[in-house]
Amino acid sequence: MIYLDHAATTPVKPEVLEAMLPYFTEHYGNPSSIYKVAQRNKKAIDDARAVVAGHLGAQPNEIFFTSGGTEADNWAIKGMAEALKEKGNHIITTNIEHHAVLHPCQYLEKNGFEVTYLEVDPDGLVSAEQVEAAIRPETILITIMYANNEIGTIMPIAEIGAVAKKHGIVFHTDAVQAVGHLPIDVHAQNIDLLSLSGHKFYGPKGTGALYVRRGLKLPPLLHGGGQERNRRAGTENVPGIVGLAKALDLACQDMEAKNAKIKALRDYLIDGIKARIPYCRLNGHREKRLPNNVNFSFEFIEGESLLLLLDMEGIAASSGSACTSGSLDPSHVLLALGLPHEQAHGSVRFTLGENNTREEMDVVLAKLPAFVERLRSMSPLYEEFVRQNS
Ligand SMILES: Cc1ncc(COP(=O)(O)O)c(C=O)c1O
Ligand code: FES
Repeated sequence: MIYLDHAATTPVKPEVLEAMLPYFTEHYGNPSSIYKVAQRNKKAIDDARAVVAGHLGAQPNEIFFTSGGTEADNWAIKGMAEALKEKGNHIITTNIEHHAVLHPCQYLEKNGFEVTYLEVDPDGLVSAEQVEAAIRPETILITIMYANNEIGTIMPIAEIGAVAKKHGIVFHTDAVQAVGHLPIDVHAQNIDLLSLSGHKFYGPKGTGALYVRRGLKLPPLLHGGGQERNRRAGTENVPGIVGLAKALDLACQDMEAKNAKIKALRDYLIDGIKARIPYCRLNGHREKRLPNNVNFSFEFIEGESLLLLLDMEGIAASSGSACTSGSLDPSHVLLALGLPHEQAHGSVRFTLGENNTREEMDVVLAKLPAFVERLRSMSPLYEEFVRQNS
């Protein structure tokens, strides 16, 4: 199999699994218990907290472990709305956020809040000026993703953070696609809250964390026991937390060199597709882009059909459109770029990982043009287009 869907999830690295295993078996004690064997697990969690904090430029007591990116996003957004509802009811976000941000915002709209969904430009960017222009006296929260999961566009986070700081507004970023892949410094970038997810950087699924700047009063999302200093109830997922920290540590080692390698493969694939396949469009910003993201719209075809053909050859990729996600609309992200419905439907995303090779890119480049050609030959739209242009 050629796995090109690392934005969906990544395999757990062997070293990560190895670090986790003892916490399923020998070290099974509940970290809240007072005997020694359990206290060892409390220490493992605190060590993991320090590791995660270190890689974000945060303090350990600013890190709270969660069940993943979705919980971290929900907690940050609903929690700040609850905490600041006396102060105001307006939230600023973008129209290309992950549903883990959009749906909490829509939920809040049903409960008396107002949300501005900033429109991105054709590359998927919002500017700090756009954010500033949307600020109202009653704005309490800005939540803007660090990097987009479908098209890979990286937002100007430090500039947006500076605007938020200037106006004294809390700034949350969904950094699920960025942590472990891009260098992050929450202080330099004026980030107040940041969501991350373990399974996007070779850690276990169902693990994540929320960074909460010290002094910020964020009420709990989950009520119950006193874990995570009374902020996130529930017996800690000790193996998961240990695995997340180990994975982040590994991901941040030689990040620049690994990114240079992945970027070279990415650009090889992008240039190769452009050279071989007519009527295609690269979605997302050409430079301000995650090192591993390739997203193309191929006119006159359905992304899903292409995915099926690729799958038959053992190539795993994904599309932003909807058949895969069970709804009928194409990707809200691609539509937000201004793509017509047909082009949004004809999109395929390849997201590379540390173990992909140039040979694998060559396999994709060898198969893809014929697949696109085959699907186009069955398309009445393409037939019509060719007739009109010949
Ligand atoms: C940008 C973004 N936010 C949030 C999430 C949700 O993270 P998790 O799968 O850990 O709940 C994802 C993962 O699909 C994502 O890509
Ligand atoms: S037919 Fe596939 S998303 Fe519409």
